[in-house]
Amino acid sequence: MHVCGTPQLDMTDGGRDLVYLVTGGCGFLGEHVVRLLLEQEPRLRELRVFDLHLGSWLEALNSGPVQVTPIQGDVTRSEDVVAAVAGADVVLHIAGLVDVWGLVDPEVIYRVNVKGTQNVIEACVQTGTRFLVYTSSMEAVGPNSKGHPFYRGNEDTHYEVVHTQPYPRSKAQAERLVIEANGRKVRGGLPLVTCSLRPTGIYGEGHQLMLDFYRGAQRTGGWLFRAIPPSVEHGRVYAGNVAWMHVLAARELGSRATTMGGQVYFCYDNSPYKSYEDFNMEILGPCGIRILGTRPLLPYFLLFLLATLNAFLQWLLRPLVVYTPLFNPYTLALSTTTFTVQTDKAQKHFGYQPIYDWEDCRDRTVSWIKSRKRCPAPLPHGQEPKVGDPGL
Ligand SMILES: NC(=O)C1=CN([C@@H]2O[C@H](COP(=O)(O)OP(=O)(O)OC[C@H]3O[C@@H](n4cnc5c(N)ncnc54)[C@H](O)[C@@H]3O)[C@@H](O)[C@H]2O)C=CC1
Ligand SMILES: C[C@@H](CO)CCC[C@@H](C)[C@H]1CC[C@H]2[C@@H]3[C@H](O)CC4=CC(=O)CC[C@]4(C)[C@H]3CC[C@]12C
Repeated sequence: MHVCGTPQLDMTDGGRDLVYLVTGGCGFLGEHVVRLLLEQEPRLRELRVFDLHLGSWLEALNSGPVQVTPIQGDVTRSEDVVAAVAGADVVLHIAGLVDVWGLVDPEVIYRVNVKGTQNVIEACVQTGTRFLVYTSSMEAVGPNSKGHPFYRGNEDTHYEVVHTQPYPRSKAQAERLVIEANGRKVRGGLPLVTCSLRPTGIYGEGHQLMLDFYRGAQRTGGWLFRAIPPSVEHGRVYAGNVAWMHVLAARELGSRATTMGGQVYFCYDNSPYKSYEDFNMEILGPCGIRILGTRPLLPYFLLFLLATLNAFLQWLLRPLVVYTPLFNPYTLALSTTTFTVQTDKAQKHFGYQPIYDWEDCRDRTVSWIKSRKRCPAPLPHGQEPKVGDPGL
């Protein structure tokens, strides 16, 4: 049940029908944004869904009043991006490579996440599109490579950002490009207005990793084995609320340009503060999974040795096979370093309130997990099924 009704629309532009472009619209978060825009943005005339891999589920979306235009393209190719952006009023740039498992070459992560974002910015300037919402990440901030906790911090919390890994570094670089582009003159002489949204760990329908945890536990008799201290808080946010923050930010960016332009906003909702594993159990418990141990079953140094061994094996096997275990030194550090946010900046700046309450977020995710039919062995971590099977 939505917590609030359909919010008041800003009609300052005389209700002109709008063209939106969503890059990465066929991904986990992207699909939530696409579906929510069709449900919650009545000024839409055309919704362009740009992605390297188009999902077949898009075809069913053209039955309503909005023209849904699938565009197969690559954000690293500027010509693809310019063609997709031209004529759009708003761009939601969600496309990105999410890899902390060493699946993708660091150069490719940089090309997609940083150069791809630069291409989107330049396309806005070149074609005259004035409003850009970027999907950044908590990772743009931390946890830093020194393992400093970020305990219920906000956008103004001083925190030493130190990145050694390709993915978080790329998100920080891309976010900086977006923020610095705010105010640039676009074709026609008006200023570009940008903002950056920073989700913490997103969960919800279509979250492949949560499904992998579920299937992995099924293979061990319905048990997960605790590895993370329960005291380590890890920020989580429901995909539907992250999508709503994107929809609202895109809607308000025009009438609140002075307030929102060049700003960053953490994505948040009422999902409980828990360790990564205990939060997952809020979802997997109702699916029949149990966790063994009230404390980690192995001492941290053994986990670190295992993670280091995995990293060594990945390096050794790389010429022959792509070995991407869940546990590596970085994911171990990530999951055992507190990183949670407590903020209301998005609420103060553009009236954001979560539209799904915690029970709804949990129940929707549980229903989705239960609805997934068994599937052969999971994909290497970081690889998503691209069959066009809708995640939702
Ligand atoms: N999953 C999470 O917990 C979080 C994700 N994010 C950010 O949210 C965004 C979406 O992430 P997810 O939905 O989880 O990932 P995803 O992998 O499910 O979706 C990313 C989409 O971008 C597309 N894409 C990748 N490279 C492309 C390229 N070169 N050209 C065009 N499209 C391309 C993919 O095909 C995919 O559909 C990313 O920018 C990610 O950094 C931020 C915080 C947390
Ligand atoms: C101890 C393991 C078995 O229970 C659990 C291992 C969990 C890890 C795979 C995850 C812990 C933290 C996650 C990351 C975090 O939510 C921040 C992220 C932000 C993003 O922008 C993309 C995803 C991610 C890097 C996320 C990935 C999975 C974890 C490392």
